[in-house]
Amino acid sequence: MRIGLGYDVHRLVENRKLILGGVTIPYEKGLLGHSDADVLLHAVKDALLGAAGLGDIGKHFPDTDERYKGADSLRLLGEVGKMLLLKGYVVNNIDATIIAERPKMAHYIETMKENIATALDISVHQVNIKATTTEGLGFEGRGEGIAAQAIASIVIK
Ligand SMILES: Nc1ccn([C@@H]2O[C@H](COP(=O)(O)O)[C@@H](O)[C@H]2O)c(=O)n1
Ligand SMILES: C[C@@]1(CO)OP(=O)(O)OP(=O)(O)OC[C@H]1O
Repeated sequence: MRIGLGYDVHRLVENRKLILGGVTIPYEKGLLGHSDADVLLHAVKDALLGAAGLGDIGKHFPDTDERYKGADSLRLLGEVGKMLLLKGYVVNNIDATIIAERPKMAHYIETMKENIATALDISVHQVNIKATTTEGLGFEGRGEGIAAQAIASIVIK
């Protein structure tokens, strides 16, 4: 079994959609990025790429490449899943944490899990997503941005 870690942060700004785990969440601000800025999926992809020894998302989907402007992070997650399969790996499990003061994520967690499982062609039982605040502390606590952490384990097919 191999294990990988992922971590990402995006800034919250006005006039952007808030997309997390492929779910568009009603909120007064959204995350800024070259892609759709889905910070949760970025952390998940980095965890998977890390576990497989395949580098990180910036290596495979550079933010200088126009092809990834506004890119759908769920589609890119599917591509990462295919990269792992090509190397002979299958996903064992994924666990992730969204770090955000607001909005409340609880209502959207199940759909996020389903989206990730579908993109990777795995069972929803292999995916766990959590959310936490930082009790008002730091950039997440001030609502300046959202962070996500992920860990993934993979096994040889
Ligand atoms: N953006 C968030 C943050 C937290 N939750 C849920 O609330 C629980 C308590 O959060 P604390 O930071 O006070 O520990 C947490 O376990 C989550 O279930 C949430 O839905 N959205
Ligand atoms: C997937 C990419 C593609 O531009 O998304 P960004 O929105 O630029 O997000 P970031 O986490 O800064 O870097 C990863 C990029 O490769």
